[in-house]
Amino acid sequence: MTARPILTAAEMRDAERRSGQPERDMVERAGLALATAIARFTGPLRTLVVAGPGNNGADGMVAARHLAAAGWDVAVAVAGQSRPGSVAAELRADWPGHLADPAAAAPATLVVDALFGTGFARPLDDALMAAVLPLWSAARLRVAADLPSGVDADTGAVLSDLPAAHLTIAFGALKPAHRLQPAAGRCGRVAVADIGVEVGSTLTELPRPRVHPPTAQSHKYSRGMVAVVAGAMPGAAALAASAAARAGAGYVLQLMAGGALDTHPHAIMRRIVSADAVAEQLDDDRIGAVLVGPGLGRDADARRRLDAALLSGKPLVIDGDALALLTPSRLSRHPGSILTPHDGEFRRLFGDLPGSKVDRARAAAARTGCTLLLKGADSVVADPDGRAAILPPASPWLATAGTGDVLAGIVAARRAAGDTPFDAAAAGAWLHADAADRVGPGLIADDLLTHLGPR
Ligand SMILES: NC(=O)C1=CN([C@@H]2O[C@H](COP(=O)(O)OP(=O)(O)OC[C@H]3O[C@@H](n4cnc5c(N)ncnc54)[C@H](OP(=O)(O)O)[C@@H]3O)[C@@H](O)[C@H]2O)[C@H](O)CC1
Ligand SMILES: [K+]
Repeated sequence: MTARPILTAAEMRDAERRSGQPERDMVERAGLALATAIARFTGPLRTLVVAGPGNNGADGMVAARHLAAAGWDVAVAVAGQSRPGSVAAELRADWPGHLADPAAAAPATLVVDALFGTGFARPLDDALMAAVLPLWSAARLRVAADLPSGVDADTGAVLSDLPAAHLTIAFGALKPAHRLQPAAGRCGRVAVADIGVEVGSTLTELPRPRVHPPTAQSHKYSRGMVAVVAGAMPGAAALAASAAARAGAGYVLQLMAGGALDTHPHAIMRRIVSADAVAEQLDDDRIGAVLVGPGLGRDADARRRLDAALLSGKPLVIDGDALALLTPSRLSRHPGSILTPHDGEFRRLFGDLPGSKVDRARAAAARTGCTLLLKGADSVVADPDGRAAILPPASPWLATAGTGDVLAGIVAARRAAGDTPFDAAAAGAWLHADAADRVGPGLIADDLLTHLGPR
């Protein structure tokens, strides 16, 4: 499946400029797409369009015109002065009815938020906030033109806290805020409307990965062998090992520091080995990926196990405790590895980097030469070559112990099967979220294991 591009505000403006279309034509298309989507989503409702001074407001004015022409009861409120001669100013002048001040506008069942889009630059001032907040709160349905007002298009930060939209119609392409939290949580359902602008980007949405079922020629090693280097906490490593097996690895070897060997599932090969013996166990050409971190611990013994994994020369997936024991300069000696930190682990390793979550993941990938899977409700995958992808909103029920271990196991299975680091991390994140959707509310990490098969 092709991945949908995600464009920053500047990239979108560039794409619009390069399209060579008159601004008015694009605004007309956007407004028509907005009105069409609203009509499909809601049916006729008493509607208030709140239009800002720029092109986002212009889109709203066009949508108001179409809805009114279709017989809807539409009122329009306008905020700010449109630049004389601009498309927005023309459309305001052409509106046959009254243009209310938002502070004086009557609440309606449906509010169309066409205040600000990609040009939103700073928090709403107190007077505008006081005027629109009651309108947003009173509406039963809120539809946002391009972006919900108050969110930063590029970082996904919420600068002005208005009630979330139920539906957002993104014009031309997704923007980072449609996928990055907390803004993504303010968008409701997101649909992308074509406005005749060709778009492309090194940043995309994470697409559904291809899952290759085994063929008649497959055998356990050809499907990929994963070695999990475990330590003090065998439970976490067992979850990761089970996930690797369920995600398609033909052979999973769990190297343990202690604990019970005879536990489920029996399909996983478990060996208790001293730290000194790990290197020898990993000296096996059949091993396609080594996962180190889940349940490793952080003591001297853990460090020696980690050293053996790093020196194995095998494709690496580095998670959990292993990330706590490493530094960026040490990681940069193992380029091509996949790192799977959550925000806290990331910050400990790389500090408070500026920019969006995508910018931070890209910077860490460039610094280390590794692929980053920066986890969270809006997981980001970034490659040292600059490519990046954001996972569509995942189940909030994933915020529970052990789910990270499962994710690391899936990624390791995909890497052992021959995926590139970027593809393995992307596929892992997607399949993990998909499994969570299938489990539903109340999931625990173990539940994911039985929902990892392709559908
Ligand atoms: N660019 C195109 O050709 C098309 C864009 N589309 C739509 O347009 C918006 C982007 O339009 P743009 O005019 O660039 O920006 P906005 O309408 O989002 O907002 C800019 C105006 O809003 C003022 N502003 C920004 N933040 C605030 C604030 N907190 N309080 C008050 N006013 C604010 C800003 O004023 P400045 O003083 O900062 O200049 C501008 O006046 C895009 O999202 C699409 O919806 C069309 O869809 C297609 C063509
Ligand atoms: K908007």
